Amino acid sequence: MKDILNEIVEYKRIEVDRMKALRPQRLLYADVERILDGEVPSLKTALMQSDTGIIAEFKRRSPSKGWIKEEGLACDIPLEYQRNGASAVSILTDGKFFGGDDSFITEARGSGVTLPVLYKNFVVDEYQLFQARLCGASAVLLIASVLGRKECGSLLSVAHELGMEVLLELHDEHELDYVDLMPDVCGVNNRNLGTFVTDVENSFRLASMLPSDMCKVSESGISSPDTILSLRQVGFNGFLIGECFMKAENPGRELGRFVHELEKLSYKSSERGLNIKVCGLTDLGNVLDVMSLGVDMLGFIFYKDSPRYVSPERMDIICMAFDQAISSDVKPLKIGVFVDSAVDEIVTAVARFRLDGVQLHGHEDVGMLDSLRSAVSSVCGRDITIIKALCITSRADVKAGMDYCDSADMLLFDTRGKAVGGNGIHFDWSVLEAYDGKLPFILSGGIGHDDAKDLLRFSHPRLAGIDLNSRFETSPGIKNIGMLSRFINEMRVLRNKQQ
Ligand SMILES: O=C(O)c1ccccc1NCC(=O)[C@H](O)[C@H](O)COP(=O)(O)O
Repeated sequence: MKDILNEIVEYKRIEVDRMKALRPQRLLYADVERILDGEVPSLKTALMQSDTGIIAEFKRRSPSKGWIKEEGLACDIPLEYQRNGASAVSILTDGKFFGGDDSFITEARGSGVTLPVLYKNFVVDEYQLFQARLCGASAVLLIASVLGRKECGSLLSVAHELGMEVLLELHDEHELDYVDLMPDVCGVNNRNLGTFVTDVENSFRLASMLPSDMCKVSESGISSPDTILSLRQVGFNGFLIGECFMKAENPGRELGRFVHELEKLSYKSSERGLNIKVCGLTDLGNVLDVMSLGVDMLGFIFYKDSPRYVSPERMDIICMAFDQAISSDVKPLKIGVFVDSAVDEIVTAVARFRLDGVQLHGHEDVGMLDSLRSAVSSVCGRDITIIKALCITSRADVKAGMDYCDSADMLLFDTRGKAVGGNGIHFDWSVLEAYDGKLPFILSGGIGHDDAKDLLRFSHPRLAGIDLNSRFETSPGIKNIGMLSRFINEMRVLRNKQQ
């Protein structure tokens, strides 16, 4: 079989010569010079700072798969990627083999894409770097196996002079000396470009051979959030995913679903440490202050009999400020708390307040949870995190949590008290030994500022987080920021000592 990469590169050189004949390099450069003052967003910064690290790719066809989405529009899909949680976008611009064009980047920018855009092509000549800069790319791909080391170094310098970053793609250990050229980002391609066979093991194999402080991207063949969690553990910051999204009917929506799964898994694996949920918020300023503490979940109570009830009008105001205030490194999930509410009512709230999850604090059964999940999916076109709260006095109450294993994403164990929730008293945490279900749980019920040491002594394989409410309040629904901040810091200090 003829090596497809060689065929592409041979053709690419001819194509570039043809383009140079049509538009000489000096004329192209004159156009580039006019825009050089404008900056493009950094791919490296986006990957190092973002939550997902996903570089979602716009790829209409490939030599191995043929057309994947011939009708896919560059003014539509990249923007949908941006809206659904991508950290950056990669756009295939090669025409003959991948059905792309430079104009796709221009169109994506025109549609409102402000994320970093990677110019994905087979760059063999600096002429292509000028083209990349002209159409609005932030970074270009350089593939070690098709460039001599010196040639690669000089293309890298030109890219930098043009204000673009370089993602240097490696495939095996023989190319490791290219890393000394100091690319901004180093990619490990899991796809053998000669045969097109993908194997993510390639990233795991090369991870430890790359400098630990290098921004690293695993490219191709990633199709599950589990793989991302494992790749993160060996030091990868970015994950380039194309086919898995492009083959879906709606690539943006598929990315949204993938990101949601990834967030849920991150909680399950406690990758972020012990997650903190602050529940019963009602006031806009107070919400913003709590967010600044870097907590993981914010709970809003939609149960009218609670002293922490938040009205829809108040919630609209909170949501508006929440969306504007949000920066990628502080992104708590918005959780709505409901007590025996009708499915329709909950779905309306999920859509109106763009809730990431719901906590069901009444007598909701498995059937109700299933109907809720499918109603949210058909109305909002996405999944939500469902937390089933259970009131605990005995081991038997804990065992009841097993019933929800296939319907909920998480459990919350709260104290059974006079009120439905927010009683401010502990239950005996030792009864949780009886819980051997697969769902992660949040420990709740009367947790206060003096509980830090006990909490860190308490361990359970499924403990994913803690819930803070009435014992951190100045009045019902208003949290004491100083008290919360001291407690969260104490937990972090104690935890670091423990590790
Ligand atoms: O807090 C409430 O007023 C409340 C009312 C009705 C249903 C749930 C409610 N709270 C939800 C929670 O998850 C609380 O944080 C949980 O009950 C623990 O509260 P606390 O005992 O005050 O720590």
